[in-house]
Parts: sequence; C-alpha cells; structure tokens
Amino acid sequence: MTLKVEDLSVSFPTGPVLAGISLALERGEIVGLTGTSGAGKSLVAEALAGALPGDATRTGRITVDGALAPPHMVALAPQRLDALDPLAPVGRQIDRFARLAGRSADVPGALASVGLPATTARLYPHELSGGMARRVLLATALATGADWIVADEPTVGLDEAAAGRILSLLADLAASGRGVIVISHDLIGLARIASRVVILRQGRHVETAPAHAFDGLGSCLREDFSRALWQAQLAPDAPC
Ligand SMILES: Nc1ncnc2c1ncn2[C@@H]1O[C@H](COP(=O)(O)OP(=O)(O)OP(=O)(O)O)[C@@H](O)[C@H]1O
Repeated sequence: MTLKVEDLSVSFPTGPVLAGISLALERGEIVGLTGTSGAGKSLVAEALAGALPGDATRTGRITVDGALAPPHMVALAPQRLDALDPLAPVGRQIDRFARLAGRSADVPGALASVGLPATTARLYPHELSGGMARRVLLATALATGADWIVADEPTVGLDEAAAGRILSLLADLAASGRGVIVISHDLIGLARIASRVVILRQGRHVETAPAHAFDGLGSCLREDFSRALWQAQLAPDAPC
C-alpha cells in the first residue's frame, strides 16, 4: 500500500505557507521529513492527519493506493508535549483517542507497543519523563489503529540514549508493517532509520534524498541547501 501526498499547498488568511509538496510512503517504510525552522514540516503532518487549524485552506491530494485517504487514516504523534491533557491519566487519554477514531481502546496493548508497562495508564502527564511522554504520544496515535503514523519531532528534548530508543521504536513500528513519517532536525538519526528524507525550505520541496546520500560531506545530495543542512550537523572531527 502506498500513501501519497500530491501537490499539497496550505495557506492562511495571512498568505500561503506551503506550496506544491509531494511525497510517497510505503507500508513498512520510514520516510524522514526535515528542513529549517518554519519550513512547514508540522503543517505537512497536520494536513496528513486532517488536523490543520480551522483557518487553513488546503489544496492537493492525499491518497492511499489512489483512493482519497479518509479521516483517521493517518495518526499524528504531535511535537508538543502539552498536547497531553494535564488533568487526565494516560490510560484515559489513549482511550479517548481510540474512541475518536471509532475503536475500543486496548490501552495495555498500546502501551506495550511503545515499550511502556500497563501501570503507566494510571500516571498523569506531569509524572512522565520526557522519553515516556514521547512514547505516550506515540501510543495515543497507535491506539487509533492507523496504519500510517506521523511522529513530529519525537526525539526533541531527549538525551542521546533516550532519543536512540525512540528511533529504534519507530523502526520497530515500520518493521511491523506501518508506514511512518518522522519529522526531525536530527538528520543523523533520520538517515539511520529512514529509507528517504524529504527536505523542505520555506514551504517548498527542495529534494527527496536517499538515506545513503547523508554520508561524508553529502556530495551525493543534489542541492546546495541540503548539503549545507547536512554539513551543519557533522561532528567537528568529521573527515574533510
Ligand atoms: N495557524 C497559523 N497561521 C498562520 N501561519 C501559520 C500557522 N501555523 C503555522 N504557520 C506558519 O507556517 C509556517 C510553517 O510552520 P510549521 O510549524 O509547519 O514549521 P516547521 O517546519 O514545523 O517549524 P519548526 O521546525 O520550528 O517546528 C511558519 O512560517 C508558520 O509561521
């Protein structure tokens, strides 16, 4: 099965912010989405999940195997941890998301699929570590039963070890047959788990590069902008 975004554009009353974005994703695959701050990554995620702000106008097609994707086909694990309701225990929030998607929730199952014990269901968001909160956001997305998951900056604010565990978890989700889009500024992490990385700049598509192009100084990347983005992340002792 293939999820396709074709010629996606988004504008607000203040003007256009995304134009002509296209990407494709297979089940079992991870595609990365990156770009500088404000490039439009979160808006792509929100468009995919049918969660754009009310004053946004969207054009373009989002399809699965050629048919328009119905609501709840793509589940979003949002960037902001405050997307979690501070007044509700984790289990109730997972249950709420599942019901919104018309499913009865398997809360322990959703928690287990992100490597959290069933007892996490009783905790409130303020009792979670950053890594646990990221996992809970993924669990709410998985509880909807969606085959397509968008994780928006799932490792931001985490130390290297916790970020590595989240990336492994996303790889496991893809290995279990889901299609996963991972939005991140961490190109090194993305290149490790994604097959391709889509690069955006100021609301426009720059290039879609295979993961192996993020190597050395990025000489296999097509665009100067992509190379600059990649080189900015290289360790100071990288070969020159
Ligand atoms: N509700 C809105 N009304 C008007 N403009 C908006 C709205 N939401 C986002 N934008 C604009 O759309 C552009 C893209 O925003 P978006 O949040 O998708 O960027 P991003 O690439 O995810 O950035 P970051 O990496 O900082 O999270 C920005 O210029 C932003 O100011």
